Parts: sequence; structure tokens; C-alpha cells
Amino acid sequence: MDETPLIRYKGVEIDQQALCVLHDVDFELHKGEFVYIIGKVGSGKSTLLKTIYGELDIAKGEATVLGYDMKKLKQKNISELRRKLGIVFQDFQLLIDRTVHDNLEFVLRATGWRQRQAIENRIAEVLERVGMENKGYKMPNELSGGEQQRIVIARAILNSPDIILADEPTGNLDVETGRNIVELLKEICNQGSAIIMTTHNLHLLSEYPGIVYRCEQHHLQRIGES
Ligand SMILES: Nc1ncnc2c1ncn2[C@@H]1O[C@H](COP(=O)(O)OP(=O)(O)OP(=O)(O)O)[C@@H](O)[C@H]1O
Repeated sequence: MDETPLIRYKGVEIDQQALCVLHDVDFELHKGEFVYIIGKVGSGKSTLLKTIYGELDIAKGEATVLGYDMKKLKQKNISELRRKLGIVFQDFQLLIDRTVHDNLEFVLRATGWRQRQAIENRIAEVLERVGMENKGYKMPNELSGGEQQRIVIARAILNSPDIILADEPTGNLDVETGRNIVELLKEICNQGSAIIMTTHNLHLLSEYPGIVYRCEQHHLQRIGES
């Protein structure tokens, strides 16, 4: 592929508390790709994602995410970068004191949306995209785990991100609900956002093919396409 990658890591080392978690990481993500990161508990999957959204510094090497040099990031750049990323975790992280609609409105307003009609239209669009068009009035605790995860995905796509980072998005869900969530992420990928998803569920790899990397013994190894 000749276009500039969305993410390019070359010879990267990532440390946690001065201890090396991953070294010599070479990784590229291109538009439209669906990438799985697999590996044992504690092998560095979440740590890798944290560097992509600027939560953790790069210790060595070259790293670019959406044009940002990750070794020279300032606080202002981190906020800008995060607006271009959609982030989905396994433990949902919806604001529990407000409705689904208000969770989504909160993010839109925090990212600069001002016009009431545009806000309402966008909320309706993303809820429809994730199959939750009638659930805007619900409080998060009135939804099932799978429904909450759909709302988190709706929240992640509000600003049409170039990249979605999904850290164990099916981790708290039953098998069937987990499959539905990956299907949804696949659809979103087909519509233009590249996706990086960590998972322990290796069945998903054959059901929903993607590019697979494994974290193992402090390395990130590209295994191929599943
Ligand atoms: N905040 C932290 N401070 C110090 N060490 C950390 C911190 N977070 C993670 N680590 C260490 O970094 C290593 C990688 O952890 P990480 O959470 O990235 O693993 P993981 O592959 O995502 O695991 P899991 O499958 O359990 O989510 C582990 O040895 C862990 O103990």
C-alpha cells in the first residue's frame, strides 16, 4: 500500500515504571485495516494501545500516529489526537448519572459541537448505526452489557474517527453478544475507520478475519492475516 500509514512505529521501546514491556516494535496501520492484537495476560497489549492514545510515552524509536510525532507530543496535541481516535474499553465507562443521549451530547459538546440541531442529528445517526435508535432516553444501568458496549461504540464514532482502539471490547460479554460487537466493529471498519482490537478470544480471528499481531516475550510479532 503506498498511502501514508495512519500509524507507523519503527524500533519502538515501551516501558512501564522504567521496566521494558515491549521493544523493537515495528507496526503499521493503514486505512481500512482491521488489526487484532493477541497475547497472554500481561504481555503488553493494553500498554501498546496506551502509547497510541498518548497515555504512555515512547521510550525509544520512532512513532507517528495520524501525523503526530509521539515523541514530541505536547498536552495540546494529545487532546487534538484523542478527538481523532475512538476509544472502546471492556468496562464501558459510560457516565452513569445521565441518559444515553446525554452521554453522547456531553462528548459532542466537549469536542466543539454547538448547534442543537446538528447535535441531535448526529446522536440519532450514531444510535441508528449501532442499532440502538430507541434507547437514547435510557440510563446506562437500564441497558444490558452488550447494549452498553454498543453505546460506547456509538460514542467512539461520534466524530468519525480515523482509528478506533478497542481494548478487549468483548471481555465482559457472553459469546454471542461479543460476536455481535465484533460484527459491528467490522461494519464500522468497512465504512472507513481502521480498527485495532485486543482480544483473548481466538475464535473471533477465524470468524471475522483481520491482520493479527501477537505480544510475546517483549516483542510484537506480525503473524499474518487470520
Ligand atoms: N500502570 C502500570 N504500572 C506498572 N506496570 C504496569 C502498569 N500497567 C501495566 N503494567 C505492566 O506492564 C505489563 C503489560 O501489561 P498490559 O496491561 O499491557 O498487558 P495486557 O497484555 O494488556 O494484559 P491483559 O490481557 O491482562 O489485559 C505487565 O507486566 C504489567 O504488570
